Amino acid sequence: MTSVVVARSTLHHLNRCWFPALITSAKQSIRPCVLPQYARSSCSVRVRSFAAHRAMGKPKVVFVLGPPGSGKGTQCEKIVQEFGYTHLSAGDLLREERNREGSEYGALIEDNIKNGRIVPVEITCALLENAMNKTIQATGNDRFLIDGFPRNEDNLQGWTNKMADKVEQQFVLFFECSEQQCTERCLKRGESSGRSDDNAESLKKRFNTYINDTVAIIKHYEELQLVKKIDASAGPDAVFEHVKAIFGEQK
Ligand SMILES: Nc1ncnc2c1ncn2[C@@H]1O[C@H](COP(=O)(O)OP(=O)(O)O)[C@@H](O)[C@H]1O
Ligand SMILES: Nc1ccn([C@@H]2O[C@H](COP(=O)(O)OP(=O)(O)O)[C@@H](O)[C@H]2O)c(=O)n1
Repeated sequence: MTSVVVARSTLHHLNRCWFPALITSAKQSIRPCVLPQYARSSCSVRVRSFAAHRAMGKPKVVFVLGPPGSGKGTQCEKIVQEFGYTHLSAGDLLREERNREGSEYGALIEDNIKNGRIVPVEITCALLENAMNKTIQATGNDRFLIDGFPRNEDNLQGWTNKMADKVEQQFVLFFECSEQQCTERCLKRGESSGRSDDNAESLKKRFNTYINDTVAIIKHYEELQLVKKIDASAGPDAVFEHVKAIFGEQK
């Protein structure tokens, strides 16, 4: 029964704060419209909410930011291996939702991705929160690398309003790398990634968004002295030596 209560409160939260359209029946099952594959559930599935988890301490969060192609995903995989965090890529969650058959947000997400714009936070934050809840419930792991988020003022506000009190913000990992180097990496990645935005035209737009929107978010966290900046211009292993030193300092 606890699981039903918890799930209902999660649904209530989603209903009230994010997606009124999510609640579709008296049985309160979640229509799988914004949830990533592993977060889709009905109220019969046990999903431990942050409230329930709080007794064990708040989940720890590291935001991972940097320009497109700076190596965020590559370094996150290494951190997972070495330090046991769970990696949640906002971009991956959005692409997964875009690809899900029947998603009512697929076209909107794709339009934003192709044009290097940032998807409304209601969608991204709901995907992140559900992925976090599901991970905690399934694995007990409550340390998260949130990669590619928050990327603009809308992301920051949405997270602050709905999530900031529920987590312990450890720090923000910022990978610094030149536009030229990042563009070369993304174009190379585009030869095999199948991504609709790893092309010269989309990359220009993605960089404009990074400069116009994301840099201000990094500055905001710098003012809070939360940013750990890393030169990401060297090879992946050399960059990871610096990353290791930062994570090694953590309790
Ligand atoms: N330090 C690095 N040096 C050279 N290439 C890298 C480095 N880190 C990642 N790459 C490559 O660059 C591309 C972008 O890396 P990725 O980790 O996906 O970046 P991001 O997540 O920031 O977009 C990938 O093809 C990856 O293999
Ligand atoms: N918080 C986020 C993260 C990504 N995205 C979208 O997803 C795209 C790809 O993001 P990503 O993090 O996977 O890739 P990179 O641009 O970092 O290489 C972005 O250009 C945005 O269109 C978003 O809208 N909001």
